[in-house]
This record gives sequence, structure tokens and C-alpha cells, in this order.
Amino acid sequence: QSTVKEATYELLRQNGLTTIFGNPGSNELPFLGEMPEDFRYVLGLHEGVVMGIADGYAQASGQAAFVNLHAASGTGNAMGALTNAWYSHTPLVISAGQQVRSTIGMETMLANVDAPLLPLPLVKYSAEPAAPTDVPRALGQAIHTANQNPKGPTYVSIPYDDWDVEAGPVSEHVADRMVQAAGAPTASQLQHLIATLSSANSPVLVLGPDVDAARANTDAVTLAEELSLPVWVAPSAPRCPFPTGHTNFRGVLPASMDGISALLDGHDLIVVIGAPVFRYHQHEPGDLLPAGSRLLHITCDPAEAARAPMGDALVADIAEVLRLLATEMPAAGRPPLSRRVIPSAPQSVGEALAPETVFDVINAVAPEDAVFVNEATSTVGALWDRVEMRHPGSYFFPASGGLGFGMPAAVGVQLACPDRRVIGIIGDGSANYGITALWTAARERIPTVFIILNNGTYGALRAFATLLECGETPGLDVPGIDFCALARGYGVAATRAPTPETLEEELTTALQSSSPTVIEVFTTTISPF
Ligand SMILES: Cc1ncc(Cn2c(C)c(CCOP(=O)(O)OP(=O)(O)O)sc2=O)c(N)n1
Ligand SMILES: [Ca+2]
Repeated sequence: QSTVKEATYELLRQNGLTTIFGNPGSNELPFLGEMPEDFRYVLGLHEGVVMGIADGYAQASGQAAFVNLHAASGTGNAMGALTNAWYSHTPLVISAGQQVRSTIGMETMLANVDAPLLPLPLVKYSAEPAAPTDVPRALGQAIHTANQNPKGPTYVSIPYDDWDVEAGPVSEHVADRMVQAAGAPTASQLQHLIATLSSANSPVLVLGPDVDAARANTDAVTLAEELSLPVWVAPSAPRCPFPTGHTNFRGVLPASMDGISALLDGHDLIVVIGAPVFRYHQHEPGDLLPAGSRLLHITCDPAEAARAPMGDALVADIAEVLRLLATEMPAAGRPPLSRRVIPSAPQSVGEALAPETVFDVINAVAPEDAVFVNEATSTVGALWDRVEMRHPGSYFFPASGGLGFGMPAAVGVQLACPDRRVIGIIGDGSANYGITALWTAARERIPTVFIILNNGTYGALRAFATLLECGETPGLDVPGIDFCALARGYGVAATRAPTPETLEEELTTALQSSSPTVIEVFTTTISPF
């Protein structure tokens, strides 16, 4: 007869969840003790870092990731990271240790009171099983819920005296289950899509993160070329769904109603695939759609379809829809488009390099299949303009803008993709939210390269303070942080690059190293608007 612990490890093994991303407390030790040989534990020094590493790992691998956190305090520390994982549809199975079952009501030390309420609304499923024998089945429900479209985080709180209880007959079936979903459009839905696209005079394609998550980028290219139409990336982009050097690529839409309508004016059909409609950020009220335009939304998420303020929507499997459109769409016969022109970089000022210059150097040195994890918030547009991204899984940004994702996710992505080089591009402000990820990178010998853009300020907030006409605003400067000293303190080699030439040398060296590196660059501050 298996124990709950043995049944749980077998369930995790059968579902490929043999890496545990975690930070332990006493509640978790009975589960972790004597961990089976075929499991790996990746320790993060703060639960936000644990979640960021797991999020990056899951998004880059395309598989769910298993997380083990400490009770309420560990879950609370993870909530910021959950805001990102929720909106990036990241499949995470989060377990949290709970006090001994019979003492929870007394609110003993480390009791996670009303545990399933704590992570809401940022998980798809949240439970504390009513009996020890239900733990394996509840974890199975968490795994299969996390993996169903729209994928997302799930949470199970487990009292630590459950583990050595006999699992009982139910658990024998739980590990063997396979849960799959269909999602192709019906023949008539497909025909309607094709007819709508064919009859449009000037259609435009807007692609979102779920196209990249479905690895459907190549089918999106085929469709764009068949229709010879411009391709934009949906605003507040957490992933890159289309090769940015393609002649049809036009950039990332601004995250404002007025900005989007102005840019798409003249297109009689706007087709949005794999993104919410839309993730506005700066509030610039305007027409939701340009005059004479209609919007067609294709999403894997019923909630995205239901809450959109305009357009028609089809909920379906993104990979299937794009595969069918790429193969069935007749050519539109329109002339081919020409590649957009990017202006040259401005002059650098003394030791502070223009971010555009930094990105031009990164673009020149990085391998053609490099992966960029970005968390420098005032230079997002400049990065998209100057750093070419060619393949699926080439770009990750916190999907809710919740900082503390960048450095941990850059570790998780590199762990998931040992054959590609991962470059974290991190603002000096953002770096502080997840900087202990450097310790995990050093200890696990994960060779992420972190480039820290140090402009001594929260640049994006300075721009927002101006946009929102806030006047003089406190709390926007972060001067005097020595990231090289901090990096070395966590065991990571670090160097400063005062010129484009030294940045080129240092980045080339770092990309050949088998251990992580921090490169600090002083930059000027630019506005994202
Ligand atoms: C967890 C968390 N805290 C605070 C913020 C607010 N915030 C902050 C603090 C930003 C500035 C980040 O500064 P940076 O140095 O990383 O990058 P830039 O200087 O390029 O803006 S952007 C932004 O939305 C946030 N998004 N997430
Ligand atoms: Ca900054």
C-alpha cells in the first residue's frame, strides 16, 4: 500500500513534474525528506524568485512546473509573481505546506488559515483536501486544471501529517490519467474566418503571447504572407509571436485606446489572435475602433472573449486555427510589403550609453536564436525595434508588469533551454525585486547573462509622472547601487561596460561562459511614450 507521499511523487513523476522549485519551511520538510533520486530541487531564496524561475521554466519548456512554498508567508511572497503567471497563462502547480490538520483551527504557529482563499483570484483552482487520502487526487485535479486552456496557476495546501497516511485505492488510478482537449474550429467556423479575411480590403493582424505559447509563429508568418498584410504585436507584450525582422512586422501596438485606433485607422478588418482585447496601460480615452473597422478576436480563453469591449470572438485552439488558416487561406494577391525603417541610435552622453546603442551591440553579438528576458520598463520599445527576435520562445516580459519576474525568469528559461543562450535585460530598479535569483544561478551553474541598465531612476515612472501631469513626484530615484558588488556577493562574476566596445567584448565573453555573468551598463533615460 502506498503512502500519500509515495502516491504524490508517483503522480508528479507520471506528469513530468520531477523538478521542484521551492523554498522550504518546517511544514514542507515531511514531504521533501528523502526526495526520490529522479527528482531535482531548485532552491530560490525568496518565494517571488521561486515563482519567477518556475514561470520562466514553464513558459520556455511549454510544460507545467511544480512549486513548493512555505505556508501562508511563502504563498504571500509569491502573490506578486502570480499576477504575471495568471495573465501569461503559465501552467504552474503550486503546493504549500500546512500545519498538522487537527491544529489548524487553533491557529497554531504556521497554520495557513483559510488556505484556499489566500491565492485567489490569481489561481484557476485552489484547495485544501478534506482528507489525507484525497491529496493525490486533488493534486491531479490541480495538474490537469493548470494544463487545460487557458493554462494557468493552481494551488493545493497540504497538512504535513497527511504524507505518511496510507493513500488508499483512489490514488492507484490518479497517476495513470491522461486528460486532453480538442479545440479546432468547426468547418463552418473556419469557412467564416476565411471568407471574412478574404473579403476585407485592408485587413491587419494583431498577434499575442498565446501564438508564441502555441509555437504557431511560423503559421502566422505563412498567413501574413498569403494575405500580404501588416502584422502588429498586441500591447503590453509578454512574448514575441512573430519574427521582428520580417518585412510585414510593424512593431508593438501602444497600450492605449486612442493610440491603437489611430495606428490601425484605415484597416477595415482587425484580426486579433492569441491576445486579450486589449491590455491597455496608459489611459488615453478614444474610439475603441477606427471608423469603419470591425474586429475579429481568436482566443484560447473564454474569459478574454467574454470581457472584450468590442468585436466578434471565437474561442479555439490557437495552434489549430493558425495551422488551418495557413494551409487553407487563398492568396490575397496584394503587393508584398516593405520592411519598416528604424532610425539610427542617438549619441551617447559621456559614460552613459544611449539604450539604443546598448541594444544595437546586443543585437550584433547575440546568437541568432538567443532568448531575451526583458524587465527594463522605459526601453521596451527600443528593444523591440533594435534586437531581432526570430524564433518561438525568444522573448519574455512580466505579463502583469509585476517586477521581480525578469532575473528569476531568465534563470528559469536558461534552465529549460540549455541549447539557447538567455540574456536578461534588467533595469536597475527592477533588478532589486528578484536579485537573489543570482544566488540560484551561481549555485545551479545556470549560465544566464544579466545586462543591468543602470540609469539611477525608475525611468518608466518618470515618464508616467509627466504623462499624468503629477508634477514633482517623490520615490522615483534609485541612485548609487553597485550591482557588480551585489552580484559578486551572490557568487556571480560581474563587470562594468563603460563603452559600446567593452560591452561587445564583455558580452561575447559572457556568452561563452558556462556560469552566469552580470554586466552593468550606465545608460541615459529615455521615455517609453
Ligand atoms: C512589484 C512591482 N512594484 C512596483 C512596480 C511599479 N513600477 C516600477 C517601480 C517601475 C520602474 C522600473 O525601473 P527600472 O529601472 O527597472 O526600469 P526603467 O528605468 O527602464 O523604467 S515600472 C513600474 O510599473 C511594478 N510594476 N511592480
Ligand atoms: Ca532604471
